Amino acid sequence: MTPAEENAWPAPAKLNLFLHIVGRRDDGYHLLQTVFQFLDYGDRLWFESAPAGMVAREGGPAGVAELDDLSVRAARTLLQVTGLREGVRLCLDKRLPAGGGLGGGSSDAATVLLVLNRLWRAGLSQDDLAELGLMLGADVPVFVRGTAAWAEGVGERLEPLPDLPEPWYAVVKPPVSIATADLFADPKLTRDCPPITIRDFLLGQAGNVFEPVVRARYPEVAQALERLSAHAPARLTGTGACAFAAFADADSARGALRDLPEGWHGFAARGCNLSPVHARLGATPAF
Ligand SMILES: C[C@@](CO)(OP(=O)(O)O)[C@H](O)COP(=O)(O)OP(=O)(O)OC[C@H]1O[C@@H](n2ccc(N)nc2=O)[C@H](O)[C@@H]1O
Ligand SMILES: Nc1ncnc2c1ncn2[C@@H]1O[C@H](COP(=O)(O)OP(=O)(O)O)[C@@H](O)[C@H]1O
Repeated sequence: MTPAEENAWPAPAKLNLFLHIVGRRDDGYHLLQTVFQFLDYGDRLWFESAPAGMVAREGGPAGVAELDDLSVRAARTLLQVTGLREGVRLCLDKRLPAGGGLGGGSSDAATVLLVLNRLWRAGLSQDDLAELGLMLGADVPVFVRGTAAWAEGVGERLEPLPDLPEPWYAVVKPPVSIATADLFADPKLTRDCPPITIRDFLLGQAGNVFEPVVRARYPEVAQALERLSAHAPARLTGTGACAFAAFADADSARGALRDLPEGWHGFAARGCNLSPVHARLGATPAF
């Protein structure tokens, strides 16, 4: 496949603007309160027709086998539930660091569900796609819905927040890999935050419960938070490893990324309440 710029489909990053744990399900999964906002930066996907039943992938995250790739699993799931005689060759330009708390894998899966539903005229509703997405990962439904949102449960109970401020963000990932499951299992994690309201969040009364645990375990992430804090209040997204801070304009966000140590990854991007993939779907009437 020779990917052309104009045919690229975005799979945007997300930030968790805050993240609390308010309880636990019977199966051990933690009940969260969080706010998701998208970034106008992320992975990119191209789709090409393939023989019926075939799902192939080019590119993709290093070390993730084709059959484990959430983009491939999303396409296979759609074929299974619809019974359609279709096939697809996916090309994935992986720009988001895997395991960074930016939801790249979940976003890839959501973009595949949304775009193939359109390309294959599968006719599934957004509710259907969000339900399928939840089976692939807790963060997939918000990417399927496409609006910044207040989330509860494990991230599947969503209330749109279409009017959040849309600042520029500086995002920094030090070269560490964080195992989400280990962090959720940490005995020092605060698991009993009193539930808050959207109003409390808007008044700034919320943080990320993983931050103290991650700071203690990963000194480089503590360093990333301190670097950004020299410019603006900094926070962790998801379970890390990325730290972010908000700025009034692109130049200020880029300024906070100067002179990052060797091996660190950083980018500046605009916060957006409408996912770029939905913006593109809305602007693309027919295939
Ligand atoms: C924390 C969040 C916040 O947006 O994002 P990331 O840091 O991954 O981006 C998500 O809730 C991540 O949800 P999800 O995508 O399901 O996480 P996974 O990596 O699959 O979870 C790995 C393991 O963490 C534990 N886990 C995960 C989510 C949850 N609500 N409770 C849990 O206890 C479970 O043991 C699970 O098996
Ligand atoms: N297309 C994909 N992109 C990234 N990670 C993927 C993908 N498919 C499967 N994964 C797996 O999902 C894990 C979580 O990745 P990702 O969603 O990018 O990060 P996070 O959950 O920290 O936001 C990775 O460690 C990787 O093993």
